[in-house]
Amino acid sequence: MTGRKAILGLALTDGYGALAGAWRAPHVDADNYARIEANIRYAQAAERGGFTFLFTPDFPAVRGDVERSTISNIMDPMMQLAAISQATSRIGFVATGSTTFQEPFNTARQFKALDVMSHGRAGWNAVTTSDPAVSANYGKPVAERAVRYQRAHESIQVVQALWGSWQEDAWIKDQTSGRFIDASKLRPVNLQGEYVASRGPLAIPPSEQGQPVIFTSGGPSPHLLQLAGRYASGFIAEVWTIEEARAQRQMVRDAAREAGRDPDDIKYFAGLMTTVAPTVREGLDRRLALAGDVIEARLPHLGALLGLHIEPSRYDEPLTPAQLAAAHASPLDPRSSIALDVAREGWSPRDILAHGVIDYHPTTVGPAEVHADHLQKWFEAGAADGFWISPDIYEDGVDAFVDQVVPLLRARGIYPEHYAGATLRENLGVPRQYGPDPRIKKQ
Ligand SMILES: Cc1cc2nc3c(=O)[nH]c(=O)nc-3n(C[C@H](O)[C@H](O)[C@H](O)COP(=O)(O)O)c2cc1C
Repeated sequence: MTGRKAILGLALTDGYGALAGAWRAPHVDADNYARIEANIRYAQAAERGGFTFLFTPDFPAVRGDVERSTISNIMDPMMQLAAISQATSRIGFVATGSTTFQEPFNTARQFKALDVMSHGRAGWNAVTTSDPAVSANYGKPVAERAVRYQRAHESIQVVQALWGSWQEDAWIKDQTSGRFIDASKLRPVNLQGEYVASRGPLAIPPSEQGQPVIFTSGGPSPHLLQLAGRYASGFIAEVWTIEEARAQRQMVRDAAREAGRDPDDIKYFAGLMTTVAPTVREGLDRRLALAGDVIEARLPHLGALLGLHIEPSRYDEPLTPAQLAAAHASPLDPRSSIALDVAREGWSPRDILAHGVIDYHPTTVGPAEVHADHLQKWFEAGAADGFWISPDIYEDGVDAFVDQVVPLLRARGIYPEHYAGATLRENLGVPRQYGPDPRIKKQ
């Protein structure tokens, strides 16, 4: 492991944080969803901590319980990241964009413009969009997977061709001779697929990193693995255990190798939700204070996860020795073994859930060591190249992570002291690319 360093990304969502009730925390401005100033503050804090990128998941729809919870993603990734780019200088921007609902020409144009205006810090999380609410907003049903992935392959190929269609030495801008561009070096791409097409060229010059970095995210379906293997330099995952992550990371690396690429050219990111607090108890209380109905609603499900019936009157008592002896983890749900481990530490059902055992990602709660231990263990086990962090409450959660956890990671030698370079590619440790990757055969 000598020399290998973990890469960190920060999920940027609704301006509040990963806890459903973060927006109600007394120290949080409830206006933050619509206040770019808040996200700029969090981005600057993450940059202070050497984070390589901000990741904006995106489900452009009103979904879930917005009556009591929040919209849960950023108003508009490209617009907000463009603003954040002007208030930061090193951190990168991985914005989600749909291969299903966006025309590749728009995607190519917006992402490359962000890349140029941020001096080489943009990335595209290319997703195929399977959410019915999002599809409805574009006036279409969710297409079947094979169709979505065919369009995704075509879209990425068109986007990459457009990115490379302005040749790197095309821009002469010689004020004396009066030649602005060598027009012969702006080449049409003339691509016609089954679902998308574009003539090109794109009227945007190269950025300091050539072109944006492609990411993708999701569960490892064969379709997604093939897409990731061919085009992605980053893979954003949802995984619960080290074993699961190691296996998935291996699949992603194998997919890159099969596509003719170097497996080290694709970085695998596991998720982590964090509550940094002086003690575990204080962290659990912080979470419980804002959990609203979420924990109450999940308590019956916890019994199912542990194979137990838990009386509601005992939600605040540790499990009895008889219950602990009878409890067992389901092989079908990796979260159940995590719940069992926490139960064995002697926590009550309510506190077990406050540990985040039924959340979307593993959760760490407590002092800096708890978080650093988790990250180190996963990293050194080869379960990830890096992590995307979702703090419970951005307002103080990003600073707490940066000021308390990052120094520990550095002291343990698993996190860089400084940014390796000025571009997203340099900080990810992935090679420069301009236009399509010549190693990949067209489909
Ligand atoms: C960690 C993670 C993040 C994701 N982020 C997004 C997102 O921001 N927007 C989106 O539309 N889908 C997102 N997805 C969904 C996937 O891209 C994909 O659509 C979903 O896993 C369904 O897979 P399929 O299309 O292969 O059936 C995400 C999935 C995971 C696991």
